[in-house]
Amino acid sequence: MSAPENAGRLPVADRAAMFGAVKRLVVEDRAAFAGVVALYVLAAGAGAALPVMLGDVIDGIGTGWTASRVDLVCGAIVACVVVQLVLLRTGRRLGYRLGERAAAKLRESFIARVLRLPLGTVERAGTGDLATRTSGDVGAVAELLRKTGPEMAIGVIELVVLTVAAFVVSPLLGLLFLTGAPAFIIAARRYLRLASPVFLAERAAMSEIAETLTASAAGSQTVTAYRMQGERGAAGYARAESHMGRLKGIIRLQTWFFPATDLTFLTPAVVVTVVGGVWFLDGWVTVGQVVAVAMLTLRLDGPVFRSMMSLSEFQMGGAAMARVEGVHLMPDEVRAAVPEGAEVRLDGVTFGYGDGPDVLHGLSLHPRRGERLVVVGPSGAGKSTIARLIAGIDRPRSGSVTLGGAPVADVPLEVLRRRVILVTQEHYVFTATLRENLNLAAPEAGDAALYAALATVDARWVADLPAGLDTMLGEEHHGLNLAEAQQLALARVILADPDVVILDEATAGIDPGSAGNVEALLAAALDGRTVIAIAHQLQAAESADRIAVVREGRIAEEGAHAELLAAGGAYASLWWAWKGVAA
Ligand SMILES: Nc1ncnc2c1ncn2[C@@H]1O[C@H](COP(=O)(O)OP(=O)(O)OP(=O)(O)O)[C@@H](O)[C@H]1O
Repeated sequence: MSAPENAGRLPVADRAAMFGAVKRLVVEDRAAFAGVVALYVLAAGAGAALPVMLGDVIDGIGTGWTASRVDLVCGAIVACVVVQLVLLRTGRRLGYRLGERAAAKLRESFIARVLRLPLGTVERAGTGDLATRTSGDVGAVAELLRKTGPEMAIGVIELVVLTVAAFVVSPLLGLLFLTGAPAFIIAARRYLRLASPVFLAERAAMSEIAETLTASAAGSQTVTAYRMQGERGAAGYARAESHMGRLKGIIRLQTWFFPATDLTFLTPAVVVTVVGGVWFLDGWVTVGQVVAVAMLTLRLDGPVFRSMMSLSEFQMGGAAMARVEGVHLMPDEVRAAVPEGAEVRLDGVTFGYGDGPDVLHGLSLHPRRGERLVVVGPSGAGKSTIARLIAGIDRPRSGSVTLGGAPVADVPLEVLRRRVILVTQEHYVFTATLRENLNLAAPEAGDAALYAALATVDARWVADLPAGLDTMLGEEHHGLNLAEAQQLALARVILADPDVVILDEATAGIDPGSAGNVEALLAAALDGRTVIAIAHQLQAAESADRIAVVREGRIAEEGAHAELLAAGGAYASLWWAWKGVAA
């Protein structure tokens, strides 16, 4: 594994790791792999047999073959052409399937690994990097395995079989056959060096076009409102021009380069004909052998061209695969702590993001089992940071955050995700039915339980769905607005039935009138659970069992609403300020 350059960055697999991954894929599907390679070899063999048999016919006629024998061999030549076509077609089809299967396995293990990564790790690595790996790189690897890889394999196998055939016909002429090899190697290396940056630039220009168009489309109302159509159009046009420039670069490169690769097979063709002719006159080789090997050299153009065309894509696919495989090199966090009970405690917690300054300073908070604790405080005070620490996303710099006596950041994710749930304002609605979206939290829950959970969060819109729980949700189907998506997320919490629920502005998208109702219903449904609610809207605080006021990373005050109001401290000023705003 290559050492990560920046701590926290997702690693990139090196050659050994890539080789290991490919080997694993091959071994898992070894019968199909062997079958496909055998088909490619047989197809290449049938192709090479044609010139070899033609050489035999020429020599045979000289040595007195009968007409029927010549006819027989000519018939075999025609049969070889047909057999080669059939074998190659079948091989390509099976190779495509094999590649697709391998790509699917790679994709699945990639997704499984990514889902096991703790959120903090993903954030440190950069979600952009992960997004690129998940979309672009996984797609490029699939293309590599299903198309580029098999095409390269066909090309390389043909080159080897043609070379072997030349040596079988005549070892001496076989040596002349190899005179094209240096030109091929030089050409391939040079093409790789020049082509990759040109292709990469073309891809980058293509994604710039996509970005510009998507941004213009997504912000179409703003574009129209500010009369920016001309500007956005010009931006799109400039991107398209830049892309066209890149495409021209590719065409220029190939126009110069591909004719030059003709040397790869023209050189041995000329050498075999001329030198082979002299050797024939000297009696070292027969005319049939010279014709056969000269024809074999001419057959090189197909595989040379094919491998050359696939080379840069092959290289880029390899780079993508190194990034996809890289996630498996991420060391698994050892999380083996076992919580005993469900009590949450923060004791003397100091925490800061990355290398940044502390944002929590020796903070202690002890939510009681089954209590509804509301955390309030000015923006930037550290409320969401407390939520992240309790959810085990981040680890304190000093002090401890524990669940049932075990440090939460050491509790295995599968245990922690069942027992502590953090609901934020970001809700993801999966493209799936409403039932599937809910069953994510409780696979066993039946329709009655699902409807009850939806009723608890006051999701009345469910009654209007065209197919009830079977309605497909998602952008292309039945889209949910922010409030509905939040209610769906809260219904999932009820179904998941955790010990501790942290609501970080979880009802912020629901209109203030209904939010209070949803919170009351939710509080009733979560009775007996520890609920830690982070709130901007102080109305949620009024009914809380206890309120903790956070200020500059410390607990400034704790107590019940009436008690804190009477004290006239930080909470009282927040409350009256909020009342003033809300009034
Ligand atoms: N990912 C991050 N990287 C660096 N600093 C961060 C990050 N998230 C929060 N901070 C900083 O940590 C401090 C506490 O932020 P936090 O989000 O916990 O406050 P908050 O009380 O929840 O604020 P708000 O009510 O605005 O959400 C702030 O100074 C903030 O700038």
